[in-house]
Amino acid sequence: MTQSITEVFADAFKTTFPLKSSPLVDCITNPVTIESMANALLYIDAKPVMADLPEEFPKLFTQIDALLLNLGHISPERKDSLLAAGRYAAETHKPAVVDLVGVAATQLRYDIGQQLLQNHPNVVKGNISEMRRFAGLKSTGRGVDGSQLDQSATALAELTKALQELTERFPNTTFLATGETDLVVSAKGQWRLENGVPQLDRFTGTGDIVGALTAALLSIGLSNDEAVVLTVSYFNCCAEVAAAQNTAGGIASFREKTLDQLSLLADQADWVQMVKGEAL
Ligand SMILES: Nc1ncnc2c1ncn2[C@@H]1O[C@H](COP(=O)(O)OP(=O)(O)OP(=O)(O)O)[C@@H](O)[C@H]1O
Ligand SMILES: Cc1ncsc1CCO
Ligand SMILES: [Mg+2]
Repeated sequence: MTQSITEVFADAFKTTFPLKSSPLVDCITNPVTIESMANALLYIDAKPVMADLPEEFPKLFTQIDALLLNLGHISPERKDSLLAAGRYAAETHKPAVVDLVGVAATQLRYDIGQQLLQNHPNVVKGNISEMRRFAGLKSTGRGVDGSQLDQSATALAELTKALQELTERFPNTTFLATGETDLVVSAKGQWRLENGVPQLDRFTGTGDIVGALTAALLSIGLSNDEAVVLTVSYFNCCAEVAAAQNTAGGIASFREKTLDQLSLLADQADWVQMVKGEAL
């Protein structure tokens, strides 16, 4: 008998949302979705700061509660900034999330991702295609998007095994691969999450937001696995409510309704009933 995700993480599901404190998250991220990310943090009652100049880190890191490193738009300056912040987070014991945006597309991003992994961040995430590439498997991802071909049952089983092998070398890191099914793999176990709607693949920044919200949850006492499972489940349930409401609207309306739910769904205690997922 497999255990449902809400049974495995029962305490976290009961107590996390709405947040009781306002964790401050520094996001070093891409200019495409930076505004959506900052607002998404505010909608769940966290606080964003988008600061990426290494000279600021000594003072900044005394204030922040967590760090998000997103590889979405690399420039020479941002590359230095991501690498410096990753090291700084390890030195100052700040929880950190690495989002491997575009890792399936170029060797340069793959190399930066691997360098950031050496700091043993709490969470390394990407879409299914990015995570396949990162785990050394064949990937059909293009640009920053995941590919349907990488979502088959066989491909997911192969990815689970490859990520499990990575946790042997990186036992303090939880790996998240997002898509129609989301895979969570850590040294403690493997889980599959099944919420969400296909429209989530049709506006940009959904994965970026999941990364930032995960960083916020890491800093309020949740374990790596709890933070990942709670964030993906909550975000995807918000999208399910938005899709049900958006009978006549287009994707822009769906986007707005999804973001709106970030500040609303937490007050409905029964959102947890919507959660689908299980231990593997
Ligand atoms: N077809 C789908 N069905 C259900 N949920 C989905 C689907 N596609 C994506 N999601 C959900 O949307 C969120 C983002 O996942 P996705 O894999 O699209 O990230 P991404 O490619 O990194 O996004 P972006 O690059 O736009 O930030 C996750 O919570 C995931 O579960
Ligand atoms: C479209 C796009 N290009 C670089 S980052 C980004 C946003 C999704 O991560
Ligand atoms: Mg992404």
